[in-house]
Amino acid sequence: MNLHQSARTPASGAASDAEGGLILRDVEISLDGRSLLALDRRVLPGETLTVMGPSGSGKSTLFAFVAGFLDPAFTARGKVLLGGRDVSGLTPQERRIGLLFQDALLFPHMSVGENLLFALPAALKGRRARGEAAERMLAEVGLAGMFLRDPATLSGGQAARVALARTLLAEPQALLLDEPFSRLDQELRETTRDLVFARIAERKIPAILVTHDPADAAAAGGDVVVIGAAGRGDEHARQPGAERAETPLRARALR
Ligand SMILES: Nc1ncnc2c1ncn2[C@@H]1O[C@H](COP(=O)(O)OP(=O)(O)OP(=O)(O)O)[C@@H](O)[C@H]1O
Repeated sequence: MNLHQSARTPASGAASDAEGGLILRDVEISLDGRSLLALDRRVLPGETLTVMGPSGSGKSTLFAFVAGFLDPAFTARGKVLLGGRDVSGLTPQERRIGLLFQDALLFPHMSVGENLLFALPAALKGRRARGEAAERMLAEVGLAGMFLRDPATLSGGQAARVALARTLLAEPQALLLDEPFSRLDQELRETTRDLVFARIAERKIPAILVTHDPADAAAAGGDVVVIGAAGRGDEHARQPGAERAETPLRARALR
């Protein structure tokens, strides 16, 4: 785990945009004329960037910006690039970014399998092919044979796995993980997060994790940025001219 106090520390790798991943380029989000957060990072395919910060520092706001549903109360500048493409002007649906939350948010009136079928891309045709894809994904998250289960009968860890399966079935271009393990007890937490990060690496999905738990950040294995901290990072980002001063470094990292 590499802990960077500055949210402006460039991401790893001197790759070109075309090499993909998730790029937050020169992002700055303000509220009531004050800078809330500034971030300039690349997350490579299969990597997870961890974002930490106190309550109110803007973690949910950052996710809303990346996913494309930022509240108009905020002003934002900067770009979101996915797989080499600028998606800043696209709707949340067009961006195809998956989200995982604390709560699994499964539809209670559907079976586990129906919850998964609902998420499958419409392009996959045929009842049988869709059913098989859902079954395969259930096996991949360690829940083989649970297609017909009522979500109400699942343990917290099982529900979290179904939520992961549902998110992966939609073939997301990136994943945003908002404290997805925080409701799980210690043992389940460890196995569930290992499973999540293994699938992310295997499928080469760039991901951002928001967590308060340093153990989650360590398990994610990627860089860590701290936003809204009283230390150098946020203060540095707010200084006039700080962005210009960082441009050559950033240019090296992102181009
Ligand atoms: N729709 C909104 N309109 C105005 N201000 C908002 C809105 N949503 C959030 N805020 C404010 O923006 C700031 C950042 O909020 P945000 O929810 O992103 O923080 P957070 O880091 O996710 O907090 P937590 O860890 O408590 O979830 C806070 O000061 C919050 O009060």
